[in-house]
Amino acid sequence: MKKFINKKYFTLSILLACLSGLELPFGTWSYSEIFALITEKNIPNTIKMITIITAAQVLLVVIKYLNTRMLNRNIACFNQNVREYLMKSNFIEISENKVSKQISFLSNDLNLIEENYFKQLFQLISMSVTIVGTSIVAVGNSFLLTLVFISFAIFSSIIPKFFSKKTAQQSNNWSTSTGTYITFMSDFLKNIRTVLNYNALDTFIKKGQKIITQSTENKRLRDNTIAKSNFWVNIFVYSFSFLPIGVGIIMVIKGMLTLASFVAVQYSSTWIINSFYSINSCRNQMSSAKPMIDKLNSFKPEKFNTDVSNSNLDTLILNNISFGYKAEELVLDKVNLEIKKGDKLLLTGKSGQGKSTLLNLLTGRLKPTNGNILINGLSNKSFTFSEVQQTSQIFNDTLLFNLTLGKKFSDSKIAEAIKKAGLLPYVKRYGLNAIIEENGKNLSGGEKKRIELARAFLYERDFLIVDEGTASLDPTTANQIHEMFLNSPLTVVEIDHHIPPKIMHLFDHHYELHNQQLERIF
Ligand SMILES: Nc1ncnc2c1ncn2[C@@H]1O[C@H](COP(=O)(O)OP(=O)(O)OP(=O)(O)O)[C@@H](O)[C@H]1O
Repeated sequence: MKKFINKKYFTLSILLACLSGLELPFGTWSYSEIFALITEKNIPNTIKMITIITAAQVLLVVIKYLNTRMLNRNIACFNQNVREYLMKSNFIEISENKVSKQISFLSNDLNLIEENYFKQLFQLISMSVTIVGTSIVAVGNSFLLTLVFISFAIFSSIIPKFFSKKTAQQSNNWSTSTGTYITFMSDFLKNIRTVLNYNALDTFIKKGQKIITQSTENKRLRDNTIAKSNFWVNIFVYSFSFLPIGVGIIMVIKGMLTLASFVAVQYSSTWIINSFYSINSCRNQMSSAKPMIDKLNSFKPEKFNTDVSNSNLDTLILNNISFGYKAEELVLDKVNLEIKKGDKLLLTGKSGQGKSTLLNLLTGRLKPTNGNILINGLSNKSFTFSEVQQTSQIFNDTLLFNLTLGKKFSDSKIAEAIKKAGLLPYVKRYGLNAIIEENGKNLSGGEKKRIELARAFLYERDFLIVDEGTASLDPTTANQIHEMFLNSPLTVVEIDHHIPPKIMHLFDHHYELHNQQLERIF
C-alpha cells in the first residue's frame, strides 16, 4: 500500500486529521469552562473567554475543511498511483475472458478500498486524537472516574474483533460475486442482439436474477455482519452506560468530586465512548477491505520490454516440442519444424488439434513441456513479430493512432505502410484523423485487417502470424489481403482452413496437425 501513497500529502493528512480530532476535546473543555464562568460571575472574563472559544471553534471548522480537502487529494493520489501501477504490473497479463473481472476490480474493489480503508484510516486517526484529548480533559477533573469510564469503553472495543474474520470473508464473497455479475452483464450487453433474436431474454433475465441476487445477498450478508458487530457493541454500551455514571454520583455524594467535575468527566466520557464506538466501526470497515488490499498487493511490477528493437529472424527451429495444458494430456507430441527467413508457411488441421497452441509456442507465450525452440540457432531467445487474428486489435482513437500506437514515424513511412496494406482508399475518404470507434465498430472487417497489416508494415516486423485472420472476410477481400502479405518479403505463418488454390501456390510450405503430430503436405 505504501508505494501508492504520496508521503508529503499523507503526512499532512495525518496532521490535519489529528488537529480535527481536537474538536471534541475542545468542545468538552469549553463546556466545563462555561460551568466555571457561571460560578465565577465575572462579565469581562466571560466576554473574553466566549470570544476565544468562538475564534477557536472557527479555526477548528477551517481545519476540518482543510482536512477534507487533503483527504480528497490523498485519495486522488492513491487512485492515480494504483491505476498507473496496475498498467505496469502483471495485472495486465490476463486472458480475454478475465477482462470483466479485472474491470470489476478497477471499479468495485478499488472503490471499496477508498471508502472502507482510506477514509476510515483518517477517521480512526482523528478519533484516536479525540480520545486522547478528551481523556486529558477528563483526567484533569477526576482520574479515578475517568479510569472507570475508559475501562468500560475499552472492553466494548474488543467486541468487533469476534466478527472481523467473518466480515473479511463475506467481503471477499461479495467481491467475487460482483465480478461474476460484471462478467455476465458485459457478456449479455455484448451479445444482446443474439439474445433478442432467439427470444432468450427471459432465460437471461432469470439467469441475471440469480447472479444479481448472489451479489446483492453477499453484500447484504457482509453489511449485516458489520451491523451485528455494531449491535453487540451498542447492547453492551447502552446496557452498562449507567454503571460508570452511578459510580460518579456516589463519588459526588461522598464528597470525593465536585458536581462540575462530575459533569465534565461524564460529558468527556460520552465522547470517549462514542469515539471508541466510531473506531470500532472504522476497524470493522477496514477489515472488510482487507481482501481487496491483499488482491491489490498481489499484483507485482512487471518489467515489460518497452523498447522492442526489431530482431532479425533468420531461422526458427522447433526441436522435438511437446506440450500439454494438463500434464497427462499432450496437445503436441515431439513436433519438429524449421522456418527460414521469408518462408510462407500454412498450418491446417481439424478444430482443436492444437494449431493456436503451436503458434503460442512459436511466439513464446507458452513454454514447451519438452524440447526446445532455437531462434537464429540460440535457445531462450525471443523475437519480434506482428499478428493478425480473427478478432482485430483496434483502439478507440484516431486512425493515425491505431497505426502508430502513439510512436513517431515519418509521413513518408506512414504513407508507404498505408499504401502497402491497401488502406489508401479509406484514408483518402476519411483522413488519418478519422475516429475509430470502440472495437472498430465503424470499420469493415477488411479495413480492420488492413489497419493491423499497415501497423505491422510501419513497425517493420519481418515475421507475421495470421491466426484465421481473414476468416471473416469475403473471398475477394481475403484474397487481396493474402496476396499482399504472401507477395511481401515477410516471413509468414498462417492458420487458415479456406485457402483457395489461387492463393495456395503462394505458400512455400503446408503442414497439417493431427494426432499431436505435424505432417508436411508440401
Ligand atoms: N488455455 C487452455 N487451457 C486448457 N486447454 C486449452 C487451452 N487452450 C486450448 N486448450 C485445448 O487445447 C486443445 C488445442 O486447442 P487449440 O486452440 O490450440 O486448437 P486449434 O487447432 O487452434 O483449434 P481451432 O481450429 O478450433 O481454433 C483443445 O483441445 C483445447 O480445448
